[in-house]
Amino acid sequence: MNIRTTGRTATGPAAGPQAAPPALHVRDVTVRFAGLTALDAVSFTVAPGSVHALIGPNGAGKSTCFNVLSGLCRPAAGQVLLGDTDLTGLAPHRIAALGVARTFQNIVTTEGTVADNLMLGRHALSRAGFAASALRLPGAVREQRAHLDRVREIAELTGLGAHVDTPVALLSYGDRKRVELARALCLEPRVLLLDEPVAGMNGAERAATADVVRTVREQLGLSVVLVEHDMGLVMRLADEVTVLDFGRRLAHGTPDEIRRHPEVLRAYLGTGAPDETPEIQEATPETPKAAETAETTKATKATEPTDPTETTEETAVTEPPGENAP
Ligand SMILES: Nc1ncnc2c1ncn2[C@@H]1O[C@H](COP(=O)(O)OP(=O)(O)OP(=O)(O)O)[C@@H](O)[C@H]1O
Repeated sequence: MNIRTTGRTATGPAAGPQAAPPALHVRDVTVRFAGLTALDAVSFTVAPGSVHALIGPNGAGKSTCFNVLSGLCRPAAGQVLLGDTDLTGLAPHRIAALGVARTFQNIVTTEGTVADNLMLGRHALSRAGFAASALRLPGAVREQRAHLDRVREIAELTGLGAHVDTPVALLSYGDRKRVELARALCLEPRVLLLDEPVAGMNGAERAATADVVRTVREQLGLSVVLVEHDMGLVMRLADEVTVLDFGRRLAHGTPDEIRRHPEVLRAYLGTGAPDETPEIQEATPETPKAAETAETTKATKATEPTDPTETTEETAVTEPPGENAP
């Protein structure tokens, strides 16, 4: 599927290729809630066009970090930079306008059709004012049509092409979660923050969403920051992984480095001294990756009671379905 990439603009749908996204720098970010330090001088850099996963046991600080990146939480110290642009402490709408869009863990979409929902994501890019739109002036009508065209492209890209005119309430759980992702893409972000994009999905929905993430990264050239408890999916999708534990950066590296990292294994498995660290077997096509299994086991242990055999991208269910899940 080849979709034209579109330059983001504050004034309407734009033509032309999108430049490579700037790097996203998180520098020494600290967040405190009363006596609790939820993030303690955390630093990492999301390389342009990469998928960067943020993982860690429950309470490690992942959501807090996302809230800082998207402007929902102001850090006590530290900086967030998109290229040279300082995003620290800006309001969420300003951060979105500068090219950082996010999805949320829980589905918030229930009203209207898929197209209606995706058009919500286009409003920030609209040039026509309310009066021009209400009076259906020619410029406003043209702009509306261009936005709808782009909405259809993004729906195709995210596997929702056949459902553009379908009420969201009639979609499957997986499709509804993908509407959230598509709506975030409608902002034409340069960095997409995905908060547990496959939580509550079945195996087929997880695999489909993983494909969508790969596709949008490749075709739109954006960077993706991913918080996800499904370690199989993280290890398959991510170029780099940052591990948080008790608000601190515990480790950083490629998926291969992380799945062998003794500190990470200790944090996830709760083993003690270094010599207790479990041996990690090389994965073969026939056997699940040992570290993935181990890590998913810990994610499962740290989240909800689930079947410990459900540990792969195709089968893992480490989070219960959200309220809107079927
Ligand atoms: N608004 C808040 N007020 C007080 N404490 C908070 C608040 N938000 C988060 N915390 C605390 O900060 C710490 C980090 O929480 P956070 O939600 O960021 O972790 P997480 O890694 O996202 O966990 P999970 O995987 O369960 O979503 C936790 O101890 C949590 O209880």
